[in-house]
Amino acid sequence: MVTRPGNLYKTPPGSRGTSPARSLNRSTKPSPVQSPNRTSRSPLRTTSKKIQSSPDRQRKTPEKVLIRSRGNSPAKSRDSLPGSRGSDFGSIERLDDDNNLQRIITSYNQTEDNINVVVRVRPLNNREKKSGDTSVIQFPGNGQVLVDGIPGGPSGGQKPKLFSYNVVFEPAATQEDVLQFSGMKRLIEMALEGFRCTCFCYGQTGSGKTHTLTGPPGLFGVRPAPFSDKHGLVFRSFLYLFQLIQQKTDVHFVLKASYLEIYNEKVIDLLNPGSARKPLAVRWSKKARGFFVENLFTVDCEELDDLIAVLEEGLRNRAIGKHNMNDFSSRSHTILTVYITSEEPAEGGVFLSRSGKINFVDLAGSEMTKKTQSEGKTLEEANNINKSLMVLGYCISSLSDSKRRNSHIPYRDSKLTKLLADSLAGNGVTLMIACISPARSNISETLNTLRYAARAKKIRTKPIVLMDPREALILSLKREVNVLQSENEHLRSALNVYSGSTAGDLPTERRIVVTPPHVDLEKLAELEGPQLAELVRLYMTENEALRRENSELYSSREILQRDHELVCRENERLLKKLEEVNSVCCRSPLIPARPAFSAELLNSIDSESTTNIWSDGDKSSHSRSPQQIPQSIQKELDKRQIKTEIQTPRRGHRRNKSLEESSSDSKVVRVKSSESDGGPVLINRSGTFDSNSPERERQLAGRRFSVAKPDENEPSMNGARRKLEKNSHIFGSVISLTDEEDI
Ligand SMILES: Nc1ncnc2c1ncn2[C@@H]1O[C@H](COP(=O)(O)OP(=O)(O)OP(=O)(O)O)[C@@H](O)[C@H]1O
Repeated sequence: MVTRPGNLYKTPPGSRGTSPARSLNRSTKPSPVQSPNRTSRSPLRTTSKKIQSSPDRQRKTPEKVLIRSRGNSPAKSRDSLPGSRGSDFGSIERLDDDNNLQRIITSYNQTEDNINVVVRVRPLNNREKKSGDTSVIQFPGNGQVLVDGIPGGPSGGQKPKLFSYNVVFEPAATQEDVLQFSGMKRLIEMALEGFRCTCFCYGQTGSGKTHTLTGPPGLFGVRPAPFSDKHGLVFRSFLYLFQLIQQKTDVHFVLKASYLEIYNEKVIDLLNPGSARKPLAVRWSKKARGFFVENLFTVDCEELDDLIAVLEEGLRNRAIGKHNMNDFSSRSHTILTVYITSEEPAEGGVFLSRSGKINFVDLAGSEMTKKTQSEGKTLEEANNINKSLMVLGYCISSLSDSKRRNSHIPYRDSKLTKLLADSLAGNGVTLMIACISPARSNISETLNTLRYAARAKKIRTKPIVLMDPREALILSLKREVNVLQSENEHLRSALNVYSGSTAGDLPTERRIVVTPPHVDLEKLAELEGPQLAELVRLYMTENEALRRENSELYSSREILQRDHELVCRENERLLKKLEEVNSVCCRSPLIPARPAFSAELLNSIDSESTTNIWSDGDKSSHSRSPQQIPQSIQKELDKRQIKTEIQTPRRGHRRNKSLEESSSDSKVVRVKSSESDGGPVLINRSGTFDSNSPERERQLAGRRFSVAKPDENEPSMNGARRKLEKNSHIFGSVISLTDEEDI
C-alpha cells in the first residue's frame, strides 16, 4: 500500500466552500456504518495541489451549443436532452473553431427498464490517417449509426447496416459531453438514492474505452493536470457526485471506494496489489445473493481528493501493455467501485439508510491477435481477455433473448461475468458505452461491437433500492401501524363509536395491549439478536391487533349499513301500503302526495329555524281537528306501529346523500303515529318531507319530540330498528316523535 501525504484535489466547482468532508459529517448522528478507524484519511492521497474548479474551467473560448429536439426545432432546455433516462429524440450541434456548425450528439428516446446503451465513435487516429484509412461510419441522426461498405452486398457489392441506440456521440463530442448526455449523471443520482449502478465501456482494442472513462494515457502522470479538459467520465462523475452530496444537506453520506482488475482470470486489488500481486477469491454471498471479492481493500473517502487518489492509484497499478494497435493497451478488465451509504431522516423519527454504489468498468478490448501481432505474454493476455469477453457476450445475448432470459445464464464461466452479474440482470441500473473506431480497417470489430450493444439494449433490469433489511422491516411495520391507526381512527370517528376516541373508551378486547417502545435506529445495530427479535415481535403484535380491530370495525359498519338499508326498505314498503290504504279512504290529508321538501328551502334555513318549523309553526293548526280515518284502518296501522325515519333537515343537506354519508353524520328522527293525529307523518329517507300540504305542516307544528323507547313487541321491521337503536351510538341519537311524550 502506498502512503503519501497531502491533498491533491479539492472540492468541485460551484461548491459553497465547504469541504465535502464536512458535508459528510454534517449530521450529528454518527453513521452506523462508519468504521471505527474512520478518522484517518485515505492513505492514497498524494500531492499537495488541489482542484479549485472544474477541469473545463480553463477553457478559453466559450462553447456555443445548439440543442435540437425532434423535427429540428430547438429543444427547450439542456436538461431535456439525452442526459437523463426517459428523454426524447434530440441532437446537439456546436460551432467549431471555424464557426461551422458541427453535430456532436444525436439521441433516441430511452426506456426506463432497459440497459441504457450509448455509442461513442472516436476520430480516426494518426496511424489510421497515415495508412490512408477512411471512415465507414455515418450518422443519420436520432441515435442511429450507419455502417457503410460492408462486404457481402448484392452482386458482390457492399451493403449498409443501420443500428439504433439511446445516444450516439460523434467524433467531435468532448469528454464533458459524455458526462452531460450519456445518462451518467442520472446514474450518479440514482446511486445516491441507493441503487446499484454500473457504467461499463465495451469495444475493440484501441477504440477509446480507457480514454472515455479515465482520459488519455499520462493524464495522471508525474505532473497531475487537475484542470485538463481531457479528464474522463470517472473524474467528472466524482466531481458531480460531490456536488450532489453538498446539495443534500439533510442527508448523511459515507463513501468508500475499491479498485480491482481481472488479469488473466485473476482478481488483483489495485489499491493493495502487494509485491506478488496475490489474487483474491471471488465468492458467492448467500446473504447478499451475489458474488463478491474476498478481502478487497476499501478506502474511506471523506473528500473528493480521496476518491481521485483512488483513481490515480488504480491507474498506476493496472496492467498496461503495448501492441500493434495501441501503445497503452489495457491488459485487464478493471472495476472501480464507489460505495455510497446514506442516512436520511424519514417520518416518525426514523432514519432511512441506503446503500448504493457505482461501478466504473473498463473492459479490456477484444483483439484479433493477428492484427495486434500479440505474442508471448501479450498473447496469453489477449486469449484471456477474448475468452472472458466471449462469456460476457453469451450472457448478454441470453439476457436479451426473452425466451432464454429465465434459463441458465453462464455468469460463473468467468470472473468478469460473476462480478458483473448483478449489473447485467439484477436490480441495478446500467449504462453501456460502446466505443468504436470509424476506420474501414476495423469494420468487422466495429460491427461486432455494435451488435453486442444492440443486444445489450434489449436487456431489462429491475432496479431496487438497497436498505438494511432490519431497518426496512421495522420501517415498513411502523408505516403499516401508522396507516392502520389512522384508518381505525377514521372509522371510529365516522361511526362515532367511541366518544373522544381515546384508548380508555375502547372495549377491553379491542384495546391494543402492546405498544412497542420507541426505536432509536441509531442503536439498532447495537441490539442483540434476541432484543431485535423481541422488538420485531412487539411491532408484529401491535400490527396484528390493529388489523383485527380494523376488520372488526369494518364488519360492524357493514352490519349497521345493512340494518339501515333494511329499515329504509321496510319504511318504503309501509309507505306504499299506507298510500293504498289512504286511497281507500279518499284522500286523507295525512297521506301527502310525493313532491319533496325542496332542497332550496332546506338551504335557506338554518338548523334553528328548521327546528322552528316543527315547534313554532302555525299554532292555529292546533285548533283544527284532524280528519279521522276509519277505525279499522287505524287499528291496522296501530298494530303495525308504523314508524319511519327522518333525518333532521340540516342547512345545505343534500338530497340523495349516500347511505354511508348519512349513516355517519346525520341524526335519525322517528315519527310515531298515534290516535290523536290519526296517522304517521312520513318523511323519506333522503331527508325530504313527503308532503306539500300546508295543512299537514300545521299539524306537525303542534308536535313535540321525545326519545323513543325500544318496543320489544314490534314486528320484524322493528327488529332491525332495535338493532339500530342498540347501535344508536353509531348513528347518533334516535329520536321518536309522539304527542304524549316530552323530551
Ligand atoms: N474520442 C477520442 N478522442 C481523441 N482520442 C481518442 C479518443 N478515443 C480514443 N482516443 C485515443 O486513442 C488511443 C487508444 O484509446 P484507448 O487506450 O482509450 O483505447 P482502449 O479501447 O481502451 O484500448 P484497449 O482495449 O487496448 O485498452 C488513445 O491514445 C486515446 O487517447
